Amino acid sequence: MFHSSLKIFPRISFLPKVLHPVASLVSVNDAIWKMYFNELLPLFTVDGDDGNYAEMAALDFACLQVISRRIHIGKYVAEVKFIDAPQDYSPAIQAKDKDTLMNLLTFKAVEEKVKRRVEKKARTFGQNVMLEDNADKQENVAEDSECKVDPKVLSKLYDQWVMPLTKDVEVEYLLRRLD
Ligand SMILES: O=C(O)C(=O)C[C@]1(C(=O)O)C=C[C@@H](O)C=C1
Repeated sequence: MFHSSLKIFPRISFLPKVLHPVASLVSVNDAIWKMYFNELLPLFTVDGDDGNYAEMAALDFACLQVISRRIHIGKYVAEVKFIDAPQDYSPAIQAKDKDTLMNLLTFKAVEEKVKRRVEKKARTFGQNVMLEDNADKQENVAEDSECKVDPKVLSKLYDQWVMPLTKDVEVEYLLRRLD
């Protein structure tokens, strides 16, 4: 229900335009859709029919939305990188050189940290909470088999799809950045 008198969150009437207008043309949603249904779901589902179609459709929709939002944040990341070093990016943009752009915007050490953080978060927040503590077990660290989703699957999701697609978004945005 909408409460017009409730003004906890004031409306933002002015949002600064950070991105170049071509940003609205950049989308990898088709690739995200294919990745989600063809590659990701088979990693943590089993064949069968539990009949929960409405709930599943709603959850798939929510997952697709957050994955898409995370990946398209790449437009902002690319803009920051361009503003920081236009002298590095401009020649490659003018030459439409995708490989050089990809090399310029790739930071392998950051990617390794992202993967490790995702795995740790999944292990921490995705564990099934049990009352009885196992005395031998290190405190607050769940075994992978005790987690709702295997933390390694989530790190793989970032390694193989989320970060590569984020970088595709960055490249596609940068290619049009000087239009
Ligand atoms: O942090 C950055 O510089 C990004 O471009 C984001 C990101 C990611 O998707 O997490 C993508 C590419 C980089 O190689 C590292 C990380």
